[in-house]
Amino acid sequence: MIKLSKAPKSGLHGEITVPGDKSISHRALMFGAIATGETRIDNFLMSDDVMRTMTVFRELGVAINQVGSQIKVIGKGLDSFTKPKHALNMGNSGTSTRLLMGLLSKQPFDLSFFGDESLSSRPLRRVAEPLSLMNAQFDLTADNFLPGTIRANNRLQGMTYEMPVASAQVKSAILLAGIQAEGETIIIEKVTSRDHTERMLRQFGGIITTNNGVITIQQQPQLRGQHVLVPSDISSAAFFMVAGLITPNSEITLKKVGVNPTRVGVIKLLERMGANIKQEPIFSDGEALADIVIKSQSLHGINIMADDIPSAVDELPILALAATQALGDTVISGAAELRVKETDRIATVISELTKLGADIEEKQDGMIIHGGTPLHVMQDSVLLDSHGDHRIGMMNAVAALITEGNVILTGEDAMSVSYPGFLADLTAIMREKL
Ligand SMILES: O=C(O)C1=C[C@@H](OP(=O)(O)O)[C@@H](O)[C@H](O)C1
Ligand SMILES: C=C(OP(=O)(O)O)C(=O)O
Repeated sequence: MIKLSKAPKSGLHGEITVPGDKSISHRALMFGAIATGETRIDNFLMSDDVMRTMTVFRELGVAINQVGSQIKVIGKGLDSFTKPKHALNMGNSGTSTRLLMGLLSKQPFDLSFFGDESLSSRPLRRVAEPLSLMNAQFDLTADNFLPGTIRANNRLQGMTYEMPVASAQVKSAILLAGIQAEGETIIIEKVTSRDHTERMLRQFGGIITTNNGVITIQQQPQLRGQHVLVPSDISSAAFFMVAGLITPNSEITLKKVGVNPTRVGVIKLLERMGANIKQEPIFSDGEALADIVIKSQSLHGINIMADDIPSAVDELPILALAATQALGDTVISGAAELRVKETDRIATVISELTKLGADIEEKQDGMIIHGGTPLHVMQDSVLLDSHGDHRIGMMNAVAALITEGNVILTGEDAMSVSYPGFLADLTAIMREKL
């Protein structure tokens, strides 16, 4: 439990370099492990979720070392993994689970895997079904949940698959199986989800074409180890963007943030709400990077629709908090995916923010946030619970900055899933300006 006080009247000030991108750190380990030779990864995210992926590869016999601030992976190719001694523990990480179900679907041994309570209630049919069409075999619970086994298999077959749900995890699982499959694998996406897998496959020497939502790959030549610079995670930076916007008298600079076009939904939505967000591009020969400067500003409500969701899916809790401070209503629709994240994020956002007097109506596929509500504590103090969900924990902490009264956070350890050190960074920008 931790007590957080309201931000000082002089606002939030400072420069923050948030940790490395979670999606890219997972993928850098995966490509490093299946390539041959050395992969060096800079600005790697050392968070609980990414450590799950790292531990899986160590259990599979891949050498992964930390040298200074750099991670070195010595890959020997997809055919050189050794049978792990233990069942694979995926912890809380949906990305590890779903991507590895594709990547490890053609190994000569069974692989058992399990997760924590939250992960064991998140749907896997969305990956098990398409991968089974490619001849992958899984034993999962009757409802397609963890725990389960990826069955030994020596043949995958390419296929054409139209994505029924916008999900980079599903797309990536199919791509990571497709690079090992006979024939062509074609994926058709209606709305583009984050494309880090496609970009990294290309960087490691793979061949992939993308054209108007149609992605085509074949069995790949041997991939080669690379140097990967992981950008700072825009999903983590989003908490400071909103903190800076809604806390009066603030100015925050966020350094070297990843601004891949499939991830910048949070910036676009905040701009639609009236925010003026300065982006200063930084040269990079990998993923796009920019410094982002945020000053406090007034916002207005907007309609957020299904097409807006994939590029901002993890940022919707913190955007909901921004919407409580905007003038007018914000309507979020087509966001039913929020119900199958680490928690049901429609339910947990509403349960926590309404404790502070926010006025939010629940919809099956989103919420209606009636804005312009000053947040306050109704009795002596209020307990905000992360429900074990890192993004809800960080949203709670940012809400405390603009709340009159005593706010106590519980379940704050969940933040280390994506952002160890979040509270220290937040506290650093709260120091009174001299
Ligand atoms: O591919 C990825 O790295 C991710 C994809 C998204 O999930 P979905 O694919 O379920 O939308 C996102 O919510 C998750 O945090 C990371
Ligand atoms: C949904 C998330 O991650 P994952 O699916 O990897 O658990 C997230 O980081 O918000």
